[in-house]
Amino acid sequence: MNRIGVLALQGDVREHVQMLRRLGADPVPVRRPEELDGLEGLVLPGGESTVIDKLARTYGVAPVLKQRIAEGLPVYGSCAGMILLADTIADASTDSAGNPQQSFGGIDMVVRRNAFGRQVDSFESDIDFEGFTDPVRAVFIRAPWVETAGAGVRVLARVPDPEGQMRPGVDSVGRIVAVRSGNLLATSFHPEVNGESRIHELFIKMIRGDA
Ligand SMILES: NC(=O)CC[C@H](N)C(=O)O
Repeated sequence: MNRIGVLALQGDVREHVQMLRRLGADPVPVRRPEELDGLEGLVLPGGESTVIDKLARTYGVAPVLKQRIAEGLPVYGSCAGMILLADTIADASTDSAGNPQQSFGGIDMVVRRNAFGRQVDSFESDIDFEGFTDPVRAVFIRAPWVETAGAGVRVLARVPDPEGQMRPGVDSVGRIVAVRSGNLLATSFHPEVNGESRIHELFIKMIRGDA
């Protein structure tokens, strides 16, 4: 059984725990830096990236996690988790003291928070996902998108641009909503909320070195 942490500072921790358990892994909630010891992988849940960032720094998890990511720990982030894995956050929010939110980083990409705008705040869509035969039913909740991805980042899924404003040659096939970079996997959407198990399965395969 793979021992996989779920960062349990804020967000939809329970849904990820249930999904991992259903797939035969051994999920453990992580709140403190020492709880990162002995993990084979870690999930960063959906939620509010500003809050998770703040709590991770307050609890001292952030620096240790950054180090583990650099050492190659497999990490999967959904939605807020994707934001936390981005090297750069576009439109990063600032706290009352004017300090911008931070990410753990690891994936060479720029992620824009709440990118789909007010009209399409939350939506579901059937999307093609690299390597899967059938489309994924993807649930987006105030979701980010990947604005730019570095050369080493594999794009796994896109959705049509909601505004239809596509830059020729750049977004002609839509906005990036799933990526993989080495041992790091990120989706703008939440497979944990609608029983879409293939993303977590892929993550477990990555941990086992089978994908
Ligand atoms: N569903 C989510 O995880 C939303 C992410 C949230 N908009 C953020 O910026 O963190």
